[in-house]
Amino acid sequence: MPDTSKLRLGVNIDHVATLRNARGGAVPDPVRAAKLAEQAGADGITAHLREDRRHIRDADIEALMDALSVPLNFEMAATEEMQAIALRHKPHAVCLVPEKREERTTEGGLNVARDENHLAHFIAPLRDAGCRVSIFIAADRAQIEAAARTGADIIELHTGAYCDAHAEGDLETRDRELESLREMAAFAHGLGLEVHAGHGLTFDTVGPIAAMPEVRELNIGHFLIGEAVFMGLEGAIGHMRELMEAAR
Ligand SMILES: CC(=O)[C@@H](O)[C@H](O)COP(=O)(O)O
Ligand SMILES: NCC(=O)COP(=O)(O)O
Repeated sequence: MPDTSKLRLGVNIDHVATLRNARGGAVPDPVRAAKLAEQAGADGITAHLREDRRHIRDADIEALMDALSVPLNFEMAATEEMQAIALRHKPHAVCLVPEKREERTTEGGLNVARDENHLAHFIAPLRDAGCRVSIFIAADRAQIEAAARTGADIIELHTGAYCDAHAEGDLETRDRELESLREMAAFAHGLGLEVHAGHGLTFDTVGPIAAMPEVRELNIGHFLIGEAVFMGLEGAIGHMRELMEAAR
């Protein structure tokens, strides 16, 4: 049986940086947001250093590594440039995500089945450096089997399609997506992978994902940063935690 005792919340602070970059200055500061999130009960901080640096920048990663008391989950593309940055900072966790320069946000999961050999070689030095390695992945059996073979410790299931269907009121698709997330969480757990989930989660969509016993961590960003405008970051994180715990 999976250990359901604790569901961790990783707060993604990327979109504090989006807001900062809109004016090109230093505020709002994503590191300040990360420290506040820590105080509000975040178990970890997630930051995605995109290749185009559209939100988080190299200096933010450096500052987060210095400032944080909770683990940093460093999201990055599987490129040599990013690997060198990760090996320099040695964050607690590295999450490998697909990236397209022209996309608005991360579309789908990494194609692990296609790039299995490359990823296995890519992951090995990160694990040797002491990082836990995670792969951001669609709820797809073949992709999860390939992820297990690469030596990754964790998969993070992409919840975007489920959340989009909910937002569009397409309940049939939403329920189908939820069912495959449920099945694939159990399947991945059975292969010995730790299971995380995230992308697009909101107060309305978090419950059924938090209720999955195999899921150990949720990473939530865009909605929490947006909601902070109305209820403060501490309020938004506090309420998200309440919903997660209630669903558990
Ligand atoms: C991988 C992931 O889901 C998050 O990093 C999310 O993508 C936030 O960043 P973007 O909005 O730039 O995609
Ligand atoms: N990996 C998912 C993540 O970090 C947060 O995604 P979102 O809540 O900003 O969509």
